Amino acid sequence: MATTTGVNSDLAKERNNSTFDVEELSNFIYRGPEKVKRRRYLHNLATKDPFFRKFKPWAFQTREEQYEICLQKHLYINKKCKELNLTEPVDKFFYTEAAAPHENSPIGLHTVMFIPTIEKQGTEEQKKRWLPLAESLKMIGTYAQTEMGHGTFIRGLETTATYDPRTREFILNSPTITSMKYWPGNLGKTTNHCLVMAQLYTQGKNCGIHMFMVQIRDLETHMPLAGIEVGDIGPKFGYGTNDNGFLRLSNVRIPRENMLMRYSKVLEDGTYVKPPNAKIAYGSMVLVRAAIVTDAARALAQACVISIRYSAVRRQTEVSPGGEEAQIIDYQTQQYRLFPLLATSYAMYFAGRFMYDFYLKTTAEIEGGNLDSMPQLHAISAGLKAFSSWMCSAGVETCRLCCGGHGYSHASGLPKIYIDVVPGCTYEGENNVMMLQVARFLMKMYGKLQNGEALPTFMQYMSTDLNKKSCMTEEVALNCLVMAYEHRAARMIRDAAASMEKLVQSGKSPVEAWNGSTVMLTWAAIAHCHAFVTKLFVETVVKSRMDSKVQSALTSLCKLYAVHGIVENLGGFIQDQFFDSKQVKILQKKLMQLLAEIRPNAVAFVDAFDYPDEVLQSCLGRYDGQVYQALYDYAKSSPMNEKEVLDSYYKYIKPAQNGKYQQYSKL
Ligand SMILES: CCCCC/C=C\C/C=C\C/C=C\C/C=C\C/C=C\CC/C=C/C(=O)SCCNC(=O)CCNC(=O)[C@H](O)C(C)(C)COP(=O)(O)OP(=O)(O)OC[C@H]1O[C@@H](n2cnc3c(N)ncnc32)[C@H](O)[C@@H]1OP(=O)(O)O
Ligand SMILES: Cc1cc2nc3c(=O)[nH]c(=O)nc-3n(C[C@H](O)[C@H](O)[C@H](O)COP(=O)(O)OP(=O)(O)OC[C@H]3O[C@@H](n4cnc5c(N)ncnc54)[C@H](O)[C@@H]3O)c2cc1C
Repeated sequence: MATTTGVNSDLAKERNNSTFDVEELSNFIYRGPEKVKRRRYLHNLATKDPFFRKFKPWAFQTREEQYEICLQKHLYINKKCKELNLTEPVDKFFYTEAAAPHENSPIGLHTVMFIPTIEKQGTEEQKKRWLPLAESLKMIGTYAQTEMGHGTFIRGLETTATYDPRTREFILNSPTITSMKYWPGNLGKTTNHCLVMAQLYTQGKNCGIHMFMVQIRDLETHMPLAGIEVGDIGPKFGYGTNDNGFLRLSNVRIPRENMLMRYSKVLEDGTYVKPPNAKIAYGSMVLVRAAIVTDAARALAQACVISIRYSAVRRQTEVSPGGEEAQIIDYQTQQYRLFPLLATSYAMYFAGRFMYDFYLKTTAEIEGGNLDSMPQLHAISAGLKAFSSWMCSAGVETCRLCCGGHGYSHASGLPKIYIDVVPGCTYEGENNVMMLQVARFLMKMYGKLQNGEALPTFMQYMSTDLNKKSCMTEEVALNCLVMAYEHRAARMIRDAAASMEKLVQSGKSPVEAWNGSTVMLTWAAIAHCHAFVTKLFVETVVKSRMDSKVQSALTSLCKLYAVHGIVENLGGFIQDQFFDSKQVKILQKKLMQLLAEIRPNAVAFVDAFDYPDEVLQSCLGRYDGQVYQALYDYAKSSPMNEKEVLDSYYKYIKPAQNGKYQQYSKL
């Protein structure tokens, strides 16, 4: 029976029954006790600060209030980060996730893309000129690339920047309605500057897309400058806190020095100097794609915390007539939906950790003048961004469904997480498009393999013998699981390449052959990402040093991730009889065993993510499990309940009850 104070007794029992020390697992997830301590310190600073608690809850705010309240919070966060000297991105990330959870910042693009783009693409002189102004918020900027007519195909952008050597200025124009910038975050009402991606014209030639610093609003009055039309694009699926905007430029002149010229240049006479690699200008997108992996993992982890704690507390249906109602977490179907997602959240966290390290290492090389790893960084970040945002968004929605009716209420906290994570499937490169970029890389690697050239380590699995059968036995060893994923990916890569080859042989051009094979190419890219993430998870649990009980529990979770992925995508694994039917049965049986094995640790696994209640903001995911009292309090706090009888009763219901409908004819 659940008590109404203290920790819910079912939840308390779950915590007593776990096989490992939760603190040890938190230490492993966040890379050591010192880092856990630091994260808690940062969370505490935010959650205990009365400033963040003075506002009404997000779900009860109007769109305008969402923007205004979130703006205040983020300006305060900015001030506090300076006061506290929080300079590391990871520190800012933890402080912010607790201060304004899943509330997309009205100055977010300024921090995440505007400043990093100046830092990475600006000359020393430009950095000296703009960074102090940007740091002090005198300049507030965004990354204005997408247009109404083009988001994916950025070479097709229509905004023009034409160099005038007489005045040494660029003239910016939005020549058509489709060329207006549309979607950039914070553009509508907040920013006074933009980094505008535009087609560069000089000496009568188009030199492709480049970045230009454009002031759009007066620094004193904040009014749009001459030649600028700018505004908010209106309500969206979510992101109400963010003024995604539109922008039209009409003959806007900016000095030559406002083109970002670290790599490409326009000299005073209009001579164009090429960058060492044209795609170096895409670097800010790569940064955010890399960050999205951790962001998506965090969303799914929080959704799992909410849904799994609630499933331990919620009881529904007597299992035998007259008996006790079961905890819903004991239903195998509930476990089958939730535990693989729990495993996925861990897999994605480790992928995010890897991505962060790899991004830092590779960009340091690029900045040192070695561009060799740029294609790998692009392929891995594009693939992991797409794979993680797809898996995590779908996973958050399943977590919501697993909470039944209460999952549909904002009281669950789940809709807020979902609308924050799901645009990650679209922004920074629509996921299908990103997977096709991965496929392009895979086809290049396949070509190298055919030519007997060396492959990067993470692609060496492609040379696997595709006639080999699975080594899977009753033991379901981790190495056999990894081999299965790599086998499937290698075969799908070969099949996609064969499809293109066949089309070429039938007389199609290479472009037609590509377009005729994009579904197979996408399958191959997804299979490659799935193999990459699985192998990373396995290596993390096998090779890392950690407490032995944690290792044993984490190994079960890792196995569940791998086995579930195979059972759910069986077609791809048995198409070439890699597994025989006996092995399929072994895997299905193992899946059920793993669900039972993970069951006693499910709550401990989510507790280890160590998200305070103030971050989860969920009546269902509370640490103490007192969900019913919380739901009741939430309902009572609804503004709809401020009056016992609403004015609308007297205005509309009462007259209707008396058969009076005159007020409608006045309309
Ligand atoms: C890692 C840090 C983690 C830290 C964690 C801690 C703190 C984080 C702090 C904060 C962040 C927190 C969370 C983040 C979460 C949310 C983010 C918030 C807001 C997001 C706001 C959204 C902004 C946007 O959406 S901006 C607009 C984005 N737009 C796009 O992405 C457009 C997509 N389209 C493209 O990228 C390109 O058009 C294309 C599809 C790649 C094609 O390009 P194109 O030039 O036409 O290509 P081609 O001529 O066909 O050539 C292809 C050729 O080029 C190579 N290529 C392409 N891109 C790259 C690249 N980037 N690098 C290297 N090479 C590239 C490609 O491989 C191919 O090569 P080949 O010819 O040799 O085969
Ligand atoms: C919340 C949010 C915030 C954003 N913030 C910013 C921002 O700050 N700055 C900014 O510049 N932009 C921003 N964007 C825009 C975003 O980057 C683009 O919407 C995104 O890149 C997708 O481009 P698109 O809208 O043109 O989609 P489209 O390319 O029109 O996609 C529509 C469909 O066509 C398919 N498709 C398109 N091209 C291909 C292809 N070559 N092969 C196969 N299929 C294809 C896609 O898969 C998709 O299914 C934001 C968007 C959102 C939703």
